[in-house]
Amino acid sequence: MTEKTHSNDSEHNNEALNVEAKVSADDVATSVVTEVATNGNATPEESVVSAFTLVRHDNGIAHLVIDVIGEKVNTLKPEFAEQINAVLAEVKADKTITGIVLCSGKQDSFVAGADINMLAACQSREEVVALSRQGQRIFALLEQFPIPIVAAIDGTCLGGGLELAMACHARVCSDNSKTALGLPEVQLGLLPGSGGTQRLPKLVGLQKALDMMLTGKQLRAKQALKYGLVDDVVPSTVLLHVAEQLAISLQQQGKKIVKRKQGLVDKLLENNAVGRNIVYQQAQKSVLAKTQGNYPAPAKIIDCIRTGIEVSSESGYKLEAEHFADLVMSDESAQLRQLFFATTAMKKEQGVADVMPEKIAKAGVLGGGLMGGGIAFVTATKAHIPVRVKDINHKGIGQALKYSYQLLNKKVKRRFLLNSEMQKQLAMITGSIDYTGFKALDIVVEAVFEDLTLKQNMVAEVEKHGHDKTIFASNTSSIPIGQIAAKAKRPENVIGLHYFSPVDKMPLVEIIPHDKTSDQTISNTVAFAKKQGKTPIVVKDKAGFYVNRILAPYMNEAAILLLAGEPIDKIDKALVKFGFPVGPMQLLDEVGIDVGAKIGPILQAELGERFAAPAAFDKLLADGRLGKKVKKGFYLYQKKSLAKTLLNTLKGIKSGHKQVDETIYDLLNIKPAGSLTAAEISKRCTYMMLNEAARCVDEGIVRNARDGDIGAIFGIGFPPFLGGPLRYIDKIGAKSVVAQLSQWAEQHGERYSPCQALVTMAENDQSYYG
Ligand SMILES: C[C@H](O)CC(=O)SCCNC(=O)CCNC(=O)[C@H](O)C(C)(C)COP(=O)(O)OP(=O)(O)OC[C@H]1O[C@@H](n2cnc3c(N)ncnc32)[C@H](O)[C@@H]1OP(=O)(O)O
Repeated sequence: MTEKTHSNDSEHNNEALNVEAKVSADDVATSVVTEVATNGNATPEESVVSAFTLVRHDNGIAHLVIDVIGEKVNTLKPEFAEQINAVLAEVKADKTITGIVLCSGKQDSFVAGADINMLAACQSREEVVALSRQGQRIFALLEQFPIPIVAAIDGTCLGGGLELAMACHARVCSDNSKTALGLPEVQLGLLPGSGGTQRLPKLVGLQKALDMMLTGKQLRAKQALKYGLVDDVVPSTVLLHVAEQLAISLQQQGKKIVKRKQGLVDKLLENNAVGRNIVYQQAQKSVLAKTQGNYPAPAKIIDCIRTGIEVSSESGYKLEAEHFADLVMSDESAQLRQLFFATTAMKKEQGVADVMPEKIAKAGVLGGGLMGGGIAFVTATKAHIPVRVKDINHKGIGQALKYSYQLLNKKVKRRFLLNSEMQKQLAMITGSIDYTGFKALDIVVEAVFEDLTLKQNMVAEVEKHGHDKTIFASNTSSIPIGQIAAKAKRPENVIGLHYFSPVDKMPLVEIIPHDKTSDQTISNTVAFAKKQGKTPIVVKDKAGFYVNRILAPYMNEAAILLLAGEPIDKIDKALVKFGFPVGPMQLLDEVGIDVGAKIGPILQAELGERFAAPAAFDKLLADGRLGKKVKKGFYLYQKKSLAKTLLNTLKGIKSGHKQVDETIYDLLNIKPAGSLTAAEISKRCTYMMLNEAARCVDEGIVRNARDGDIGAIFGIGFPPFLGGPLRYIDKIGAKSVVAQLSQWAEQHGERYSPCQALVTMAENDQSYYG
């Protein structure tokens, strides 16, 4: 070993000893730290520090500590195969070791899965098959190991990390709030490739395994226990001790573990081929409805599970490696992996480089409506910052409190949250109808009507009642922040903080400094939004900011197609098939046709005629057709009578299926008999969005293409598997986008003209990501 390796070893072993401190002082005193296993074939110069340390104890239970040096979380890498082999060989040779506890040397993290960088670096399908087979082999070795191995899980245990834990003979996890177990591979366009598709159904049953793998959902400790995924849940302080005791008892009882109890329905569905067939078919149907065939991973997950159960484990493992390889090499997964790295990088950014955010200790919200209530909720429950809601009357405050109560109470009912914890979180939200307490607030988010004078008055009030550095953040979606700050005494404290509805669900916020906003205000607001669990993008103070600006031409195009005779549901289906969560017509109904009508003219005045909404849409407003909130829009919202339900059944219309309000066609004077294909419809709408996104990058509305892609995916639901509008332009090629837009411009008019930035890119053969 080289000198360097020695010094690393001792550092490493100290960390291992720190982990031991969790057990008891006596154990630490008697534990013998072994030499770190190294790559057996390496020369002294090449030898690497093993991620695995074996720590022996007097009771015969050794701790196998995984700690990948220099990384924040443990991830699994190919070189670990030899390292684990070496440690296991050492254990086998040592007859004093009668059991193993597998644990992590990292705080709040067991193992975060296979190293995604390693997957991204794979050059060929064969390489990935070999990687997967190697992982399967190593985990099979653990499973067949002659002495019991118990995984002690404290913190995140995901993907390959959970596959590793499942290969152990038992699992105990801590009740730490950071403990989460799941197979999130599907969110990366992948499937569990180290035996997860084969082991999870055995542990939790077929239906729960399908649900976990197809959604990628993560289980908290108690849920994991209920599912049968872990054998015990205990406080972190006694985790290693309990895991040791379990290893001892397994060793004494000959590795027997209490099996998960099956309910009657599960027995009927899962214990016979006919029942299971129903489960597979249901899963396939629901996957197809959700993914529209755009994501290949879910169908392959079902295929692997089915093969493992219905054919043989051997075939299941083989197919898992092959499907895993196909997915790793797929474009969809490449885009989703990029998305993971982009959002991870964004977690570290602070709005302005080198300007450290200051602490926000208390926050305020003006307006207790839907947005205000949502903002108060995420401030109290995610950011854990006390929040004062001010409204003009008690009803408004009551509304905001009700918003939080309803969301938290749902969690209590599902037993995800203790009632006492709900009370604690609700106590963080207080209300008032005046500015009492505002002196102590570090940020006030305004969520009142879109009225410039009202907002300017609010700035003045907050300046009067707050302190010198209280930030005034406006949740406006359409009014320029510079105008809101125009009469401010301290314009440097004024900024835009644009949330999307529903606030508790939508991950994006736009942060909009105007030209006098201070860097400190930007950094503080970015940090505040991140604490609320949001992904912030900093955008320029220009009409529509980024998200609404790229959305508007897309929505207008859908409206133009409707007026040209394309049926409402055909347009929506085309865009859903393309990969959007809802179609543009349904989206207009959800957001409110009046809201869309308000933003349109502002965009048109500042940015030009291409934003002009079709004049015929005024008829919708005149008809009071404001969308879902008034139960009158493009679709029907009335409760159906029994007779109507029966009639629909006879017509083959499923319940819950949205029905177009056909009277709208007469109102707009249209015969719904369009001639375009679904692909043509989606192309027309999305290309308008691509063109505008390219303009936004060019004008610096977003700071870079990455923010433009993240904004579109998290703010609008642009199909994640396409990587965002700018990555999609790269995929199609700027040349091709320009050619198509130019052709439409000739056929249908100026609004389709490709922007200069795209034309230049096409001429120079450039792309956004190089
Ligand atoms: C064969 C297998 O079946 C295939 C797989 O296992 S695929 C991987 C499945 N696992 C996942 O999808 C989990 C991905 N990771 C996460 O969700 C989150 O990182 C986490 C919940 C583990 C931790 O979140 P958080 O504490 O906020 O830390 P976060 O900033 O995200 O990550 C810390 C660092 O670890 C890295 N990281 C986390 N998980 C990683 C992974 N699986 N691969 C590579 N790097 C990873 C991040 O990129 C980041 O690196 P950086 O500091 O150099 O930028």
